[in-house]
Amino acid sequence: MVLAFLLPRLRRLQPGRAMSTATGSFSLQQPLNYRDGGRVQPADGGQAEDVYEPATGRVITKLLCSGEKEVDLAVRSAKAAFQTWSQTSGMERCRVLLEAARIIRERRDEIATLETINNGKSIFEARVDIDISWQCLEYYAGLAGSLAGEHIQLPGGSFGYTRREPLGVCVGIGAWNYPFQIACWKSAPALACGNAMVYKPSPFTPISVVKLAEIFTEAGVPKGLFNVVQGGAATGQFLCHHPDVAKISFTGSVPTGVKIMEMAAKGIKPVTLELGGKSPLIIFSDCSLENAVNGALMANFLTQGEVCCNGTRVFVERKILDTFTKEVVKRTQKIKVGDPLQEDTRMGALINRPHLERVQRFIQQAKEQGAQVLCGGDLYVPDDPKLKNGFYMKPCVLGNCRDDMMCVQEEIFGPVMSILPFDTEEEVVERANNTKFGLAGGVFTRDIQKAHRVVAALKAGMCFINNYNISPVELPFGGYKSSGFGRENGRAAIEYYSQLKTVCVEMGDVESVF
Ligand SMILES: NC(=O)c1ccc[n+]([C@@H]2O[C@H](COP(=O)([O-])OP(=O)(O)OC[C@H]3O[C@@H](n4cnc5c(N)ncnc54)[C@H](O)[C@@H]3O)[C@@H](O)[C@H]2O)c1
Ligand SMILES: C[N+](C)(C)CCCC=O
Repeated sequence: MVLAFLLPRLRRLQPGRAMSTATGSFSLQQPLNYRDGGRVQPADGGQAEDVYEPATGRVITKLLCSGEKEVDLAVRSAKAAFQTWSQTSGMERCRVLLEAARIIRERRDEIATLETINNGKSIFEARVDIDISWQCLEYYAGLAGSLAGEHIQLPGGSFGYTRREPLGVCVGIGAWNYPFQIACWKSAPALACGNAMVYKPSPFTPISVVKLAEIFTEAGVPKGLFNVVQGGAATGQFLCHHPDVAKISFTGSVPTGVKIMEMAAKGIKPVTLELGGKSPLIIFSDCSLENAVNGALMANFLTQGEVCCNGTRVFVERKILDTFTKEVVKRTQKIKVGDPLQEDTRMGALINRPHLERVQRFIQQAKEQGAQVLCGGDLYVPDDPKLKNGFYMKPCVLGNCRDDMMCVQEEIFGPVMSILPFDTEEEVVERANNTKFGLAGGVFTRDIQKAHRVVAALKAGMCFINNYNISPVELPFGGYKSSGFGRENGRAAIEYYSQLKTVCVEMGDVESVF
């Protein structure tokens, strides 16, 4: 069962506080910036952007973009909070993060509902995202108390030791596909290591991260330690250029990642870049067909296909191409698309109209280049009149694909799977690696030696054997090549939110060379 990995986690859930907001009824007037422990209107900037409910196409609130002054106030506030937080013990940080995790768990349904309303993903998936979020906080709470350096003996009783120290004010900049989860993946390790954070979500999904800020405050995080500024590229640039910012952790597209790195270079600031992908999923003929089909659906259709690590290039050994394709198409056609707040919906609405149109253009171009639409790909208009302006499409499977097609080369970031036949292991590994990206990859086979051999040869940071797109927070996540560098989750993330100080201690006399 593909979702079985979640069950132990779901069983640990406390009963949630349900939020009764129905699709088409939510609106928000509260300020969306968060500074010094409370919601605030930005001190400057103030350019207003519409924020949508993708399920209905309604505007649910206005976003006021923060200017340079507001960004400066947020960084100053974080800098002040850093002075006290960085001096607390790991155990104290552990307790606060555990309390924040507990509150998130308690409000799981409320936060998931907000996420669904603002992002368009199904409530079923949004709840999973929130579970992964509180698990992330629990995980780094557990590590906070055990962050330690090394003791190194030197000749004559002298010795050295290392201290793992926080960096200072870290900036988090997030994408719109996992708004709450991305904020947790960044803030949990940052705060566990003793840093402060100023976070800027995508202007498309500004709402849920402010809940996270409120929860941190309620859990006992010092005022100012986690601030939220809202806005787009301009606000992000003010953050990246701010002289008191010590680190930038970015999740988003490759072109923006390049700009972030350029800005960080000017200030010699370390960066984590979690960027896009076009990952291969390799299905060998000796696989469990049922698992492979489930895996291919998991690899392509979560969050309407708007997932960075999706395995969108599905390489299928020719011997099972027809059987696999038939089954994948049958299952894809059964995916229930519609109102994301309905319990049985499994695919909601894409993030906005321009993005939906972009995905549609990829499908049109694929057809022009010779691909065959085996199912879906067309716009979907639900019967419910309140959903008629929503951004829906039917999940699409493309056959007759070639490696040189745009749909196979570029990140579509929508529910579009491309199926490509292959004949040999050597051939498929070479084709799988023939991409500028390197975020993820997967293999389905019952031959465990082949599985390890193939993932060892894949040039990708996150590889799956006989599953896809599961997210245990204990495992590091991040890319190779143009998909970025640095890691989120797992112990590895500690490296990216701390710096190492070495102390050399002389126990004898100084032997001067002069
Ligand atoms: N690797 C990962 O973990 C991961 C996770 C989620 C999404 N993604 C990638 O994100 C992309 C989709 O997200 P998106 O459309 O929000 O990406 P994007 O690059 O357009 O925007 C990401 C964030 O950067 C901000 N931004 C834009 N221009 C900026 C600038 N010049 N300076 C500073 N900040 C700026 C945006 O406002 C937003 O908050 C996809 O490519 C997807 O693969 C990667
Ligand atoms: C939780 N997932 C499905 C692994 C997605 C991680 C974030 C990428 O967009």
